[in-house]
Order: sequence, then C-alpha cells, then structure tokens
Amino acid sequence: MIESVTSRIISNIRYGRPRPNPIPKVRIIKEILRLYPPEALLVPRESINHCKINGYDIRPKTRVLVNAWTIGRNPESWNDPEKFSPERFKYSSVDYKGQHYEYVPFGAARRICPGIGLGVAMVELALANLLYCFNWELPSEMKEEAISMDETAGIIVDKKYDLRLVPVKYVLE
Ligand code: HEM
Repeated sequence: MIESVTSRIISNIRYGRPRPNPIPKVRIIKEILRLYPPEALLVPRESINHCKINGYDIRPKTRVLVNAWTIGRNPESWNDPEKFSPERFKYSSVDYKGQHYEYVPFGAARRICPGIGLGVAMVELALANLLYCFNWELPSEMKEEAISMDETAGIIVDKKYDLRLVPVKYVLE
C-alpha cells in the first residue's frame, strides 16, 4: 500500500497531473496492434488438463491456437471494433503487457513476447521519422478509397497489397 502511494507520488512529480493515459503516439500504435496484430495466431499451446470452454470439451494434449486478431475485434470487448479509433485508449487502462485478455498483440502468460519494449520502441521510432521527415501523398492516379487494408491469412499477417505512397520531403521554412 505504502509502496503504491509512493510510486504514484513519484510518477505525479515526474509527469505532472492530470495526465491522459497513454500519450497520443502510443495510443496510435496500440490501436494499430489491436486491429492488425502481426502475429495473428499466438504461439501454439497444448492443453494439460481436460477443460470445457463455451461448451466445447478440450481434451488433454490438444493443440490450442489463440487468435489475437479476432480477440482484438470482439464486439463484446470493444465498442465499434472495426473502427480505427486510438482515442479508445485515452482513459482506458487496457494495455499489451499480458494482463488484459481482450487485447493480446504480444500474447500473454509464460510465452508472452519478451521483446515488447524493443518492438514498441522500433515501431515508434520508424513511424515518428516517417512522419517527421516527409509529407505523404497518394500517387496522382489513385483515390483514397482504393487503399486496401486487406491482409494475408496465416500465423504472421502482412498487408496483402503494398501501400504505394509518394514521400514529399518536409522542409521547415
Ligand atoms: C511489434 C513487434 C512485435 C510483436 C507484435 C511481437 C509479437 C509476439 C507474439 C504475439 C508472440 C507470441 C506470444 C504468445 O504466444 O503468448 C511473440 C513471441 C516472441 N517474440 Fe515477439 N513481437 C514483437 C517484437 C519482438 C522483438 C523485437 C523480439 C526480440 C528482440 C521478439 C522476440 C520474441 C520471442 C523470442 C518470442 C517467443 C517467446 C516464447 O515462445 O517463449 N519479439 N512475439
């Protein structure tokens, strides 16, 4: 108890208050990972004991695949799940560290991704540089509606069609 009060005070001194959670760029990355988790099917598991889930009998030694893609779009957990809306994380404590089973882009439990910190930092760095250094435009013949968000099917998910954009160097006047 004392420890948690102390750490709250320290974090208030560090970051000021009130502070929405988390900062906007992280919300965008969280929302991308909710809708498009690169590893759509987590590392396969094998059940040890017999159990029943949603009326289905899962016998011992059954290979279980957890679908992170579907979990992130479950309407029972998410309002308007197909909508890209980073704001949904503004006042929500749901994060990807494996404690919230409605959101598992890095998995959960013993096999959770050990590279979360590095992975998020790399995405943030790449995205920040792309947005800081360039304005991005569509090729002249292309309409916005033509951008396809279709994905390939499989354990690792990729864009089905490449995103073609024209970088225009951004120069501060
Ligand atoms: C945005 C980037 C990344 C995403 C979305 C991601 C996602 C995942 C997921 C979903 C799993 C399976 C977890 C489970 O089944 O519970 C996993 C496992 C793993 N990831 Fe990542 N990962 C990322 C970056 C990284 C990086 C940068 C590293 C290493 C530097 C890394 C190393 C690993 C390893 C070693 C495992 C296997 C863990 C095990 O099976 O015990 N990942 N990752």
